[in-house]
Amino acid sequence: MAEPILQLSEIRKTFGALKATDGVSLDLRKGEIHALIGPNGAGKSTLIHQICGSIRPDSGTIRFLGEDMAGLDMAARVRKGLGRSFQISSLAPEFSALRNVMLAVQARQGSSYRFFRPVAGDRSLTGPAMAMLERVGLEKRAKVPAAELSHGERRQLEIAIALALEPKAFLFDEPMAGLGPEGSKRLTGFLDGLRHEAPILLVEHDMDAVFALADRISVLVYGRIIATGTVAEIRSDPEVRRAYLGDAA
Ligand SMILES: Nc1ncnc2c1ncn2[C@@H]1O[C@H](COP(=O)(O)OP(=O)(O)OP(=O)(O)O)[C@@H](O)[C@H]1O
Repeated sequence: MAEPILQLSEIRKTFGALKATDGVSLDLRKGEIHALIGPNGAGKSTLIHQICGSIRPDSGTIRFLGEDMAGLDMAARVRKGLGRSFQISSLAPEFSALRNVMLAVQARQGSSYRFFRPVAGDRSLTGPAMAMLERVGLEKRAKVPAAELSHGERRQLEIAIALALEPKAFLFDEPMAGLGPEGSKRLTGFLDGLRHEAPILLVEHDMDAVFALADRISVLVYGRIIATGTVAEIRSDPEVRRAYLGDAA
């Protein structure tokens, strides 16, 4: 089998006496959505932070496209192709939706030689940025400042920014949070197609979305993965039902 795009081996992180991630091993393969589920406080966000480089593991290895990520900071990992969209917004609120995406396109293109050119009028940036807004269905809101967008629209914008960086894998931490049924349905459809562009590690509490999308699911409880499998395997696993899914299965 081809080497996984992303491979975590025995990742550990403690906060004082608390083992937030306690020997987590998992992989993300080409073309798949791998969902990471588990109760509140299980360590899901801590794990995502360790992959993207904002938290350093105490031990264990993270390999992305065959390369050990240990020495790389967050920005370097983004440049390597690790794309992400987070619970906590990273938008520039006073800038328009379009300009937020243009900044990401500029970062992708490598901005040093265009340092003195004003970003607002640069067609090599507006074209690709508009294309990203169209993909997420936000083109009609291109000129609206990010601060004035609805919660759902801001989530769409964050995904457009992640796309603009042309990642080789996506890390999504609760993208459905606060979207409502209609928004979740739309985003589910969008992520469904996205997996063919780059595989997705998806942390999500919305089980309808997880069951609709996941090729594989890993269940994290108290920092440990208690099961990895297909949707059917996970839904029928007695330990998973006891620890997390209960009636949702
Ligand atoms: N910086 C920190 N310092 C101390 N404890 C922390 C820190 N970050 C997380 N924790 C603790 O680590 C544990 C795992 O938290 P984490 O946010 O990773 O869980 P989670 O599975 O993402 O939860 P949720 O589903 O509620 O987002 C929790 O007990 C949390 O309180």
